[in-house]
Amino acid sequence: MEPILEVNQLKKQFKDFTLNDISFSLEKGYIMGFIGPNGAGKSTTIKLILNLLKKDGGEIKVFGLDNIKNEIEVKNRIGFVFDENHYYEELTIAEMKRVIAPLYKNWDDNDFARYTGEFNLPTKKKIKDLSKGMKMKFSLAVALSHHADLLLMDEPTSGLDPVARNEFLEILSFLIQDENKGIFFSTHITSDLDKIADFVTFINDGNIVLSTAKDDLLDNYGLVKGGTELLNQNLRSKFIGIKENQFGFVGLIKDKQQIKQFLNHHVVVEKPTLEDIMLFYTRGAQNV
Ligand SMILES: Nc1ncnc2c1ncn2[C@@H]1O[C@H](COP(=O)(O)OP(=O)(O)OP(=O)(O)O)[C@@H](O)[C@H]1O
Repeated sequence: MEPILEVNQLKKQFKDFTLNDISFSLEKGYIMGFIGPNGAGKSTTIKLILNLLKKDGGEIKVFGLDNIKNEIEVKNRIGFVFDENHYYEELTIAEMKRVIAPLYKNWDDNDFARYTGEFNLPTKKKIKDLSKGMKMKFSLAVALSHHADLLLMDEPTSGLDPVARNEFLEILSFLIQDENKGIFFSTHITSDLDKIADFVTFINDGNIVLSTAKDDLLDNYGLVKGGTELLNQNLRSKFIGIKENQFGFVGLIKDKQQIKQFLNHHVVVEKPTLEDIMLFYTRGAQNV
């Protein structure tokens, strides 16, 4: 399948932070969640894809096109949704639409009317009077009305209550039924990914820790529980992270079959959640 987004050896250096030659790719028809703790480099990566920041190295291709050499075409086909509001607060939805529409080659007024209807958006209300959930849906309606092939979203669910978040995620799952589109969104809420992501890319401190199919991740990794007397140096070295207390240990391992081979009857191996995986990786060898 053709990648809709390819990031290769991307580098950005700030005074106190380096985005360290990161690489990942997303194919058409899938949703990729971009997850990592605060300050990991998620927004920086998204800004680089949109050419809002100047990269220091590497390559970004969107729809097979270089994101800088083909910036206009690429941006016409990307719909972006940010957690902050980038609209004029004093305008109504309908007025703001009239400002935005001419900026896009493929703008479709009928689609905009359809999406604002489906999302129950009050088109006569000023942007400043919309709830956060409504603002997100408005951003999404704009992205969809110019027939974006790639939706790029920076923490779209962060300020939403559970009901609005669920509704937003359901809209995304519905949209991805169009197999020519791709969705890439950052979040630090792992339950968003549990619900809808096909792929997970995990960034920590400017480095990609993993980028893989969510189901492979959950099937292969294991949360191992056992007595601390088992924890010799050899066993410790196999874990991504270990948490110990007076009752025993819990450790995250990348390949659960490996541990089953030689400790099968002495430990319990459970399926980790994405949150477990993120926590163990973030805290590394320290107690989690
Ligand atoms: N323009 C800038 N100049 C200097 N440092 C910056 C700039 N933008 C971001 N940074 C730094 O880069 C690091 C990564 O920031 P970034 O916003 O990409 O993280 P994030 O993963 O999106 O975090 P969050 O989940 O908190 O939004 C942080 O240490 C931040 O302070």
